[in-house]
Amino acid sequence: MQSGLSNSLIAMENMGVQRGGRWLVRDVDLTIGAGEIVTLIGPNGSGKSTTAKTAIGIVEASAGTVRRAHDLVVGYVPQKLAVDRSLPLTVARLMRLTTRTSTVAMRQALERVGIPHLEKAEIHGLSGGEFQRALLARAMLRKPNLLVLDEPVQGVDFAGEIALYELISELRDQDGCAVLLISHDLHVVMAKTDRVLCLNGHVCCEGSPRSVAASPAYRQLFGDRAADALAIYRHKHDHTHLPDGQVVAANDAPGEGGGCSCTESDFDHHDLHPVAQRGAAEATATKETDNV
Ligand SMILES: Nc1ncnc2c1ncn2[C@@H]1O[C@H](COP(=O)(O)OP(=O)(O)OP(=O)(O)O)[C@@H](O)[C@H]1O
Repeated sequence: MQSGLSNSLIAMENMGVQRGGRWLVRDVDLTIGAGEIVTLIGPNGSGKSTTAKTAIGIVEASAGTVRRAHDLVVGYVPQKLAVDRSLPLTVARLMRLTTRTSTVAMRQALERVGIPHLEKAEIHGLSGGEFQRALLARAMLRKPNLLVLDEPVQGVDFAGEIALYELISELRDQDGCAVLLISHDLHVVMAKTDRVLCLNGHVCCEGSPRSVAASPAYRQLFGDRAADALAIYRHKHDHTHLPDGQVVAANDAPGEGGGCSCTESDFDHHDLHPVAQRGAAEATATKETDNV
């Protein structure tokens, strides 16, 4: 580990990225400790991806320092994959596009993310949630000690989003890897997020999800009207899905046609927690190519 890193995997100080005479992000301090879950939030174009890519060395900092642990192994799921989903490509092939891996390891990874049955499926037929799971499995093949997930719930519905966050938490708990998560849409924050950094070209505020959501800087950035509640997800499972599709209540025999029953009480609502605005102007400038 490099000096000054202490127990951190990444330590950035006063980090800035300038392109074409414009600062994309500036004065960012960010450390990621082993096993920690850190979430970057902010509106579109606020510099979240740039910050994450600079942290792992895909983008070079123009200012400040970026230190990485010598034993850092990154599993990266970029926001945009340089893979055309309309091309004929199976999940198994996707898993091995850039990583050499045995069939056994590949199958284990698919099993871990809950899609072992999709090994031979074409990626263009996958649902948004299944595709994200395949990408997660692929990232885990590297046995990372830092998982970097740029918008991992894109194209996923609300229930799928919760399931994915649970899966990410499980993977972290099992493997002890740190997670750097990027989100522009903060209607559900992973309950296990240790720290949130709110970016808007610089770090507006930082802390626990609760303290960030309550901070004036966050409120100013996302606006009072953005939302009236941010839900920190705390799911209580009251049922189980069996492989044959049946749903059973916890401690109960198989029942008829039950469904997920997330209710308002599953969420911890806070009246000072605005939500990132959907539909903010999309960033249009060209982005650095993601190495996957
Ligand atoms: N290589 C580049 N050259 C010039 N500008 C860039 C480059 N990469 C990103 N930008 C610009 O930098 C700003 C921050 O982009 P970035 O992708 O980091 O934001 P983001 O917060 O991740 O956005 P989004 O939520 O839309 O993904 C945007 O205005 C973007 O257009």
